[in-house]
Amino acid sequence: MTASIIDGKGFAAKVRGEVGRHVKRLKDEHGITPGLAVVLVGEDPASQVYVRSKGKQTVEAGMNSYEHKRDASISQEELLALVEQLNGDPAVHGILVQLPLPDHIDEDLVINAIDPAKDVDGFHISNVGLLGTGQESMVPCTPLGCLMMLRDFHGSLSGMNAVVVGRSNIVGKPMAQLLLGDSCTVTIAHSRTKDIKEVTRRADIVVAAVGRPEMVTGDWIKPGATVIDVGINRIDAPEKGEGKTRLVGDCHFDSCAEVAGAITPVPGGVGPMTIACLLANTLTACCRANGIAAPEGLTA
Ligand SMILES: NC(=O)C1=CN([C@@H]2O[C@H](COP(=O)(O)OP(=O)(O)OC[C@H]3O[C@@H](n4cnc5c(N)ncnc54)[C@H](OP(=O)(O)O)[C@@H]3O)[C@@H](O)[C@H]2O)C=CC1
Ligand SMILES: Nc1nc(=O)c2c([nH]1)NC[C@@H]1CN(c3ccc(C(=O)N[C@@H](CCC(=O)O)C(=O)O)cc3)C=[N+]21
Repeated sequence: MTASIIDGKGFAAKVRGEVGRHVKRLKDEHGITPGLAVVLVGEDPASQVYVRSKGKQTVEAGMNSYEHKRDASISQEELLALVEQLNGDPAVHGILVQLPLPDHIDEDLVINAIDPAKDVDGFHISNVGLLGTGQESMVPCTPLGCLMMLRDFHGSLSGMNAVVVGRSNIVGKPMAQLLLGDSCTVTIAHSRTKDIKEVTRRADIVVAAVGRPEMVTGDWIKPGATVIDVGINRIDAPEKGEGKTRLVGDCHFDSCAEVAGAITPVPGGVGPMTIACLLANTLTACCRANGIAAPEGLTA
């Protein structure tokens, strides 16, 4: 079998187009422009690339983008003060603090200082609790993007066996909640899982969010299953020349694609959907803040 390729890049462009149309309507009918503030602490080059592409796509969708770059030596108090300032700024509807933060800063403290209504990452404990109890919340962008692609490909996910590999707060756990919400039978696997291959081989849907380049190989996959590869790993690519690198996922693409029914590529899969969902969440937050019905289909 050769898998269908799920085109996250193309899907993300459609989502961004839809967000853009709603943003225009907000401006024309209500005189409101959604605003997204991104806080980047330190000089991590990969993070800077994400922040740049987020900023560019935010503006292309017709929203305001506010970038706050701070030195890695910023104190926790200064960072909390910046979050407070953004919480109080009526032009800012969404706040994203890029993770990870430097070691001297308590990440949980900073995330939980964000106004939950502006928490477009969906990482605040209030949003985590709301999602876990099936109430309206801000839904984390990466798992939301994965869910949108799965729903688009399968229609209903009801009754499917889903295995999420990885249990982080930002990807694995919220992904499992969303799949449960769509009535999948969900298993979460992690570094202590025994016979992990036997576990994933029972899955109709495998979501890999591990951070280990090409760990999941074709022999982990049931024939015909759908594979969602969240991993973003930069590895050396001497075949492209000295010092060159390339991006790979947590799944070994070629061997998985031989067995799977469908698979997301890296790049061009989950990554672009994450940014599209960030814009969708900013639009949703802006609508809710202004008592306007948020567009359907752009959230879980
Ligand atoms: N496309 C996108 O938009 C995004 C991509 N990412 C990418 O997704 C990947 C995961 O990110 P994130 O969730 O933040 O990572 P974390 O490092 O926070 O979590 C990784 C998880 O994988 C598990 N794990 C590690 N090694 C193994 C193993 N050998 N077997 C089974 N499970 C293992 C860990 O288990 P344990 O808990 O037991 O340690 C942990 O639960 C990364 O490649 C990251 O770059 C992340 C965010 C967004
Ligand atoms: N508070 C917070 N929220 C996040 O959502 C968050 C974060 N911190 N820290 C870092 C991770 C990582 N992440 C990515 C988003 C998009 C791509 C993406 O668009 N990738 C492109 C390729 C980009 C390239 O070529 O470098 C793709 O996969 O096609 C990747 C990774 C969001 N994260």
